[in-house]
Amino acid sequence: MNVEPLLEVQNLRAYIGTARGTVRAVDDVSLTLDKGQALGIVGESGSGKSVMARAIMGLMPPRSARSGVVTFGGRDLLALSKKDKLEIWGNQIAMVFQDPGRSLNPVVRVERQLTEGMRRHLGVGRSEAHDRALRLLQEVGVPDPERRLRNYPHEMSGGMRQRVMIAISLACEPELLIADEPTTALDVTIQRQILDLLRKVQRERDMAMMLISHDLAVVAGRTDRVSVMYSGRLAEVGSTREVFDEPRHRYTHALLGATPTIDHARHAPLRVISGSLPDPTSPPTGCRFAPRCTHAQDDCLTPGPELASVGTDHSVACLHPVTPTPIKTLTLSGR
Ligand SMILES: Nc1ncnc2c1ncn2[C@@H]1O[C@H](COP(=O)(O)OP(=O)(O)OP(=O)(O)O)[C@@H](O)[C@H]1O
Repeated sequence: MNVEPLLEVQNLRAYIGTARGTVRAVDDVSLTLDKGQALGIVGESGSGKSVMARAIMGLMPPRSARSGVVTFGGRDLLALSKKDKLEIWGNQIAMVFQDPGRSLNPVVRVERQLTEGMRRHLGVGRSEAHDRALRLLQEVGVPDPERRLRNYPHEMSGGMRQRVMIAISLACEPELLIADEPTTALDVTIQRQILDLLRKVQRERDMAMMLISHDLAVVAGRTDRVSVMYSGRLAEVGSTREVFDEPRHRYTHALLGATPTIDHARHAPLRVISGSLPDPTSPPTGCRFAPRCTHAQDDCLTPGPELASVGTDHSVACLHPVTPTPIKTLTLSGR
């Protein structure tokens, strides 16, 4: 049976006007996300992950343009009225950002921040909202939830604030949660707890999740599928296990080779791939990774390449992909 995806992105482009020219932050990206599925989006800093997530939500910076088709539950997200957008944001689609300190309102108690959305979108009364808020804090592992409801954000640790942010994002029972580098601002032990929590609630609620990270180890074991992004384009897409076990794109292969396993220093900078992303205002016409690729050939400089299937659920945009031999097994329990 062919089930329609929950989220379908077709030929999405998001260009941003800057003093140094037009930044082609997202340049023809297509992807799908099914109901209840977790999709990882990985790639180096600057590859376009955040702009893509925001473009999907219709949150574009000033002097920017967006094209393509984004449908969510069959509705065209890019053509929604402001009223319909507000109905979907935070309700059917929720986002968790990097820095919970900046996403929470510092002068409003946790209870109000948790209950505002559900009272507005779900129409629940004050006492029902209070009970739901308590249950949500329990679900995300906040101890002594009664007391925490009365707290202001500054009275909690960073990890606790991010748990509260996740509770807020779940309050309206979204069908899709977009988590953009949700743990970067936290220390390593807390990072792991929060990432595991996200995967747990995603599974228990049968909710779709887009987990964005520059770190492959973050999405390993916590997502069903992964899209590897490079310079505004998708380099490789497939089931997380297959992409990690048998990376076919030279970029994914290099990234995996550069990813420290759990036994290595977790904050070692990933500087193993020499070179840097191309200038986003004038990327190469051919494969954008070609200038850094050790296997680039003349045809890599011709326009393209497009994603092509190399397995049941595995596609790669590379004219000279890696011959499949597993290079290493990343700890699939993640960090
Ligand atoms: N508001 C903006 N104005 C101008 N350029 C921007 C803006 N936001 C992003 N960019 C540019 O768009 C490109 C993609 O940025 P984006 O933030 O999506 O990358 P990313 O993969 O999410 O990286 P990071 O993990 O560092 O956020 C980069 O070249 C970035 O400099």
